[in-house]
Amino acid sequence: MSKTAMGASQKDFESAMNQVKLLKKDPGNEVKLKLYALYKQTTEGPCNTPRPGVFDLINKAKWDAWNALGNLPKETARQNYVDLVSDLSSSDSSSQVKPEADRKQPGYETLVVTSEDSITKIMMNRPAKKNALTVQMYREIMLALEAASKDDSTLIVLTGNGDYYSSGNDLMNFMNIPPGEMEKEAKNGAILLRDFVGCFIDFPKPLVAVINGPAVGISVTILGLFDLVYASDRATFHTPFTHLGQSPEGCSSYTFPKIMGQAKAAEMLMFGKKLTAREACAQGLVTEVFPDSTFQKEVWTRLKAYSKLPRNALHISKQSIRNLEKEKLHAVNAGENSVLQERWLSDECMNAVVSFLSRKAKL
Ligand SMILES: CCCCC/C=C/CC(=O)SCCNC(=O)CCNC(=O)[C@H](O)C(C)(C)COP(=O)(O)OP(=O)(O)OC[C@H]1O[C@@H](n2cnc3c(N)ncnc32)[C@H](O)[C@@H]1OP(=O)(O)O
Repeated sequence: MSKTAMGASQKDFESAMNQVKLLKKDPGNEVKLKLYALYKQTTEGPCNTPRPGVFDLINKAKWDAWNALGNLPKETARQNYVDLVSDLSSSDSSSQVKPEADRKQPGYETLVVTSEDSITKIMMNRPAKKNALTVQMYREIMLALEAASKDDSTLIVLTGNGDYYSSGNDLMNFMNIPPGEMEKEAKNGAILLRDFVGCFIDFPKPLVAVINGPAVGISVTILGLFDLVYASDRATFHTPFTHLGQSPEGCSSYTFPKIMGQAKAAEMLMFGKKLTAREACAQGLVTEVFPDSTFQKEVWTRLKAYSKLPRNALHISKQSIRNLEKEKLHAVNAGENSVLQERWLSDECMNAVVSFLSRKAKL
């Protein structure tokens, strides 16, 4: 339906042509072709020139767009041109760069979620607790991923605020459970973990981990489900499950041996060997390591360039790679969680948690 009730005048058309030149955001080739076609239809009427040759790709695309308008009346083409420019101008002004505080998406208490340059950044935000993952945080990350899967972003980044990426599961999640409720809570924990890891398995867009500092436990194990892992040279990677009386999760019992080979995976997952960023990179868990002093600058420059790649092609490639393994990964996730559910009820696990919380020992 026309937005200019009286029909667009020649003056409206001319002012729309000027407005196009002022757009700050490139509207993309598809829209530019549409504008071209409507302009030609308005000023010259239906396309009646010969189709350019096969190798004249640009002029052929323009001709096709114009020709597709058939016998659309000049007045309607003019109206459509004015309406299209008006839509572009309003989305252009709403996409002007805003300060981070204004871009922050509301509704999250444990995260800061922002979108800019076609990148949605999910930042874990409990720096005083080394970004340990509470039940609320698991749920908010799932909500943020769900929203990001539907927004117009090309890439999604998970990172941490402060000196840590994340210290893994918040060990307080295991505390204050009345004795009779232990089994029920372990079952609920396993369901939450299954859903949390399931979100990463099913996520349809490229996922990038920006590892700003040390990473522990589940924040490490799910890295096998990311597409890119960039780490500061200050980061370390530690999965101390055995020390905690627990067992691997995040599909790491499958992804780690596949990524780094059986021997290296066993050293990490069974014996709790802590890797430096460079070691993790040599073993294939990390894509690239950057000096901490230039980490943010270098990583974000790289990601901004990647975010300009053709969005649909990128998403289709991600999905093609993941679809080959989705079923297997969900089965691994279910298996790991049922083992963990039992582990959480064990004395070994309880003693390790109490020991940490009473500060008798730190890992
Ligand atoms: C729904 C259930 C799903 C379960 C999924 C299972 C996942 C498995 C895992 O993730 S296992 C990994 C669990 N994580 C840990 O074992 C790490 C424990 N933390 C530490 O060892 C240390 O805190 C440290 C090495 C991360 C950092 O040591 P540092 O001395 O530098 O700092 P502090 O210890 O003083 O930490 C600052 C405050 O943060 C609290 N904290 C840090 N990590 C955790 C954590 N994982 N859980 C709970 N609390 C944590 C710490 O207690 C300090 O708090 P305080 O200032 O109030 O004392």
